[in-house]
Amino acid sequence: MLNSKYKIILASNSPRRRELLAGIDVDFEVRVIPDIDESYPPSLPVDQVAGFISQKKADAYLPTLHDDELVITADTVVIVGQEVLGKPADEEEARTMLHKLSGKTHQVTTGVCLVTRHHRESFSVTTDVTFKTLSDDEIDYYIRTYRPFDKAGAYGIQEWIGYIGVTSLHGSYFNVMGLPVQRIYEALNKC
Ligand SMILES: Cc1cn([C@H]2C[C@H](O)[C@@H](COP(=O)(O)OP(=O)(O)OP(=O)(O)O)O2)c(=O)[nH]c1=O
Repeated sequence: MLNSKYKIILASNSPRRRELLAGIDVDFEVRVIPDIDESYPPSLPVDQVAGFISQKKADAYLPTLHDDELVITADTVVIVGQEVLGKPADEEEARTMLHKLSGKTHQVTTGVCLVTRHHRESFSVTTDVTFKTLSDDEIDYYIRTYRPFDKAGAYGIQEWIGYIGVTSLHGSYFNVMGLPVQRIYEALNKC
């Protein structure tokens, strides 16, 4: 359906991002993303963090890019108040993160970077997600069963905790899962 003059490359190790991009019926190839330093300046506004990291991921690819290639990178963070939550290091941190999200509305921002040798487009998309008050038992059960250490904010909306815990959502659901595919479709159509 989508015909780009570029060979599209998704630079991501995430199987979820692969599935999400496949959902817009575009031909693409997946390349592994090298380990990059995901740190960011402490003074950076919280809503710019995901965009900043997605650009770092894209920068890692630039030197190897051919003229006919377009690379897509992304980064997802959870923002609660003024705090940015990435992936939890262990059970303890996952528990702390889920307690912070319990009974509140938070933001999930995914930064996306589309890069060719001659052009760069980047944008961030934010979704508001509200959780009911989660009990200690629910939090412990979720962490024990689903091991959410590869997920920003220690949860996957597409997993049990999203089913039983999310009371409302404003914006793109797919953005929470890791890729704002509607916006990416629009951007690729213009390339
Ligand atoms: C909040 C939330 C995050 N996530 C995932 C999306 C991202 O894959 C992950 C955040 O980590 P990221 O660092 O954005 O990405 P990644 O390391 O998984 O993949 P990449 O190789 O592209 O850098 O959390 C969900 O799957 N569901 C959710 O509800």
